[in-house]
Amino acid sequence: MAQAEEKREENHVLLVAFSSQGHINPMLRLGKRLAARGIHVSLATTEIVRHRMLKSSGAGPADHVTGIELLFFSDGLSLDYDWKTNLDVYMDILGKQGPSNLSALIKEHYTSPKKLLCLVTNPFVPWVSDVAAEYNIPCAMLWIQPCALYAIYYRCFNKLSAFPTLTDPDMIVELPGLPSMEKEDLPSFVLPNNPFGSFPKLFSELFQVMEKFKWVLGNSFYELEKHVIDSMCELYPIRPTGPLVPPTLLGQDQELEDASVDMWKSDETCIEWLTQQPPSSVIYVSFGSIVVLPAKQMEAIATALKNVKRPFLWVVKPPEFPTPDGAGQLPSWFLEETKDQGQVVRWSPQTRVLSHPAVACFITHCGWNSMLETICSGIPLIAYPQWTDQPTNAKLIVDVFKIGVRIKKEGDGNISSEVIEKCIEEVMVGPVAEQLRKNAMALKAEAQKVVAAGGSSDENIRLFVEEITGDSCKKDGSRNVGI
Ligand SMILES: O=c1ccn([C@@H]2O[C@H](COP(=O)(O)OP(=O)(O)O)[C@@H](O)[C@H]2O)c(=O)[nH]1
Ligand SMILES: O=C(O[C@@H]1O[C@H](CO)[C@@H](O)[C@H](O)[C@H]1O)c1ccc(O)c(O)c1
Repeated sequence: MAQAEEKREENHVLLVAFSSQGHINPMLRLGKRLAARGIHVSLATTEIVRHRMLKSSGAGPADHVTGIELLFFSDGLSLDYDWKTNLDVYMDILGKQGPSNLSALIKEHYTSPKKLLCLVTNPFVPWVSDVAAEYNIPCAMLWIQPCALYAIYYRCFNKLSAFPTLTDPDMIVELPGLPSMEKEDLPSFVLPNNPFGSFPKLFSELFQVMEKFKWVLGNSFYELEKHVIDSMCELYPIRPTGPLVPPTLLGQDQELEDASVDMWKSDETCIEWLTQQPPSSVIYVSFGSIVVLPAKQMEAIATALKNVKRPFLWVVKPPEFPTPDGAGQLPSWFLEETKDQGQVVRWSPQTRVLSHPAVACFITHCGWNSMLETICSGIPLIAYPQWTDQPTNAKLIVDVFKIGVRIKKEGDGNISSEVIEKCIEEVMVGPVAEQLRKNAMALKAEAQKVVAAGGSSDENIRLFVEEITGDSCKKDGSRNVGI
């Protein structure tokens, strides 16, 4: 047997991730923390990731990320398939083709699949637990959104609490461990008017068979979400092991190497530009890798940035599937009229940007990775959530973590530049800004503590490793540090 194969047999965990950067990177970082405790780790995802990584780096085949082996399987569709327009079809085909393709990959790469300690999956590919069962391997899930979302979906899809319906769309939702939530605060997938049917179906199936997952790990930390984490103890516990962000943001760069993939090439010139700006002066704006804002909303943000006359760095990622209505594009006047005020890039080295001393605040769509990176950088946020977990993440920012403000939409669903300008001023100057910054710095310090030796997340990883390697006498998945 070749040496690489021998290694795969011994103390090996296979992570399986959905193809989005925001899903793969927390998995890889969990992988690094497992590897630091002597586990051999590989990550399997779909072919589109290999393709995007190659495009972004222009380099040869991507088969390893700092010691973690990458393996790829087909989602059953061609690489140029427009998944964004056909999201439901995409999720359906992935759910049908993924299991047999992943199973074949496991057979091909592991001479004795049964010897794998565990498969770790994430919520968009829940069928991985069936592949694990086929080989009689235990399965864990890494929940990659806040624990609050885990609790909301669990209660919603097991019908344990009342949620809005077509006849009562405006009801207030009351759940243990969380503040009262209006429909604007709920994840879009639990609302009766949600247009993406595949996600409620996927989550409904997933949350009714949670026993397929022997462990649920979370990309969060106990001290950040203790009430809602405690509230799940009696139902199906979640063990927070995060924040799974680059070690540089946690003061751990000396002891831990980062593992992450870049699907888009970042424009490093913005770091040079940031260095020329005064401390805590720059407004950073980004809506992540998927959201494409309608032209009207791009116009409102552009107008607000120009009017506040403060330096800005705006990530405007060209839409993967452009539309003729100007969605996701800058208004034609913007670059010329703001050329001495700010920078626009197609993709930024975001974690370096957020931790740069020149950055004062972040206007964000509230993707959970962006939020954790901001928490670990200790700066306040301006929330402009769009879909999925983002509305709830915005609620957490404002009412639970108290590190930001939210841009409120008008009655017609649009935003006005005046409201954005007000939010910017609120987080930049005055007593509210001061309090938000203090709270943000306190959470940053807390985040560093939980991942350090003996911190709550570090301990949860230690317990998990003990349990998958059989070094523990108690294997019921219920132990959770902080509870
Ligand atoms: O210009 C950018 C914008 C985003 N990101 C990274 O992309 C991820 C976005 O994940 P998130 O969950 O915030 O949102 P998504 O893109 O999945 O909606 C985060 O890790 C960001 O640091 C980046 O590197 N450069
Ligand atoms: O990546 C997708 O969604 C993003 O995932 C983050 C972690 O779960 C989340 O916090 C963020 O708000 C989301 O935008 C994603 C969603 C749907 C889909 O079809 C994808 O291909 C990716």
